[in-house]
Parts: sequence; C-alpha cells; structure tokens
Amino acid sequence: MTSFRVRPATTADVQTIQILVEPLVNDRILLGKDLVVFYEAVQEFRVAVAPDGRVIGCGALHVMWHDLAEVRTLAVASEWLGKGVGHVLLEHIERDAHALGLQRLFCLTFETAFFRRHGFEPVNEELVDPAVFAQLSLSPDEGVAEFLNLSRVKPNTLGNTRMLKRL
Ligand SMILES: CC(=O)SCCNC(=O)CCNC(=O)[C@H](O)C(C)(C)COP(=O)(O)OP(=O)(O)OC[C@H]1O[C@@H](n2cnc3c(N)ncnc32)[C@H](O)[C@@H]1OP(=O)(O)O
Repeated sequence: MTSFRVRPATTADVQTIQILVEPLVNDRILLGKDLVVFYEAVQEFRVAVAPDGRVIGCGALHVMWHDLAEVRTLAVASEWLGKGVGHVLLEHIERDAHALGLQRLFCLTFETAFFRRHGFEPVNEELVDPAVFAQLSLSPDEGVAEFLNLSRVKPNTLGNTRMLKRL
C-alpha cells in the first residue's frame, strides 16, 4: 500500500497549499484565495504528506453555523490521484466535524461521484431558514456567498453541484 499520512496544517504548509491548488483555481475548479486568506484559515486545514515530507493533498473544514460546515479546498496532487488520499483527507475532515458537534456537511463540487461515494447527496432546497440566511449574508467570506448562491458569485459556481451529508 502507498503510504502517506494526514496531519493538521501548519503555517509552513500554506505556500505549498496555494501552489497545490493554483492549477485548479486557474481551471475554475476551486475558489482562488489570497495568501493572507490561507494563513487566516490555517487551523481549518489538514494536509496529506508523502513519506519524503512533501505535501500531496489538502482539505479544509469551514464552520458556517452551529450545525453546518463546508468541506473546502479538497485537492490531491495529480501524481497521487486515485490512491486514497482524498478519501483519507475527507475522513479526517468528517472526524473534525463530529468533534465540533456539527451535523451537516456541505460541499460545492464538480467531483459528484467522489462525494456521492462518501455519503453526500445533491441538494436543491434552501439549507438554512431566512433568519440564518440573513446572518450568513453578513459574512465577508466568498465561500459563504457561494453557499448562499448570491447573484454576485453565481459566475463562480456555474456547473458545480451543491451536495450535503448528514453526519
Ligand atoms: C468541496 C471541495 O473542495 S470541492 C473540490 C473537490 N476537489 C476538486 O475538484 C479538485 C480536483 N480533484 C481532486 O483533487 C481529487 O480528484 C479528489 C480530491 C476529488 C479525490 O482525490 P483522490 O485522492 O484521487 O481520491 P481517492 O483516491 O480517495 O478516490 C478516488 C478513486 O480512487 C480509488 N481509490 C481509493 N483508494 C485507492 C487506492 N489505495 N488505490 C487505488 N485507488 C484507490 C477510489 O475508489 C476512487 O475510485 P473511482 O473514483 O475510480 O471510483
């Protein structure tokens, strides 16, 4: 079996994470973020690390409300695809979500088959009531705006599927 391990990200990983996701951002698969935003979110990230210490994957958990969080920036280096790295990263993210008391995990993705295999289902309905929607719309976070499907970010989300997993 190919060995790799998953651990919480450190600030030393942040530039590597940005480099890892850059091609996916250029292809409009993932939302681009400034380096400062990655640093501010470092505690949300887990990274997968090859035996030689190289970061080969990442994924993040962004809490949005008391029961609700989003899986973000899940990405695996091209030469490591299909070796279970994404699966183990998502397992860790789900474990973190459980530990935080969350009950619902959202994602916005083109990788519907991968997320389906991990228990996510496409959703069309509103996932929050109007009062929570109003609160979330105060967030400056672009990902939250995408979750709310605000018109200003709709071009970013074209072709993506909204998916949800109940934990
Ligand atoms: C919420 C968001 O962040 S949305 C964005 C999601 N990310 C992206 O779209 C970025 C581009 N995509 C990627 O980086 C990757 O494709 C990911 C993250 C979606 C999946 O990462 P991977 O490491 O390839 O996933 P993983 O290997 O666990 O599973 C993929 C396939 O490999 C298979 N697999 C799992 N373990 C192994 C293994 N040890 N050996 C061989 N194959 C394996 C799985 O069964 C699965 O098979 P299938 O897709 O052919 O049915």
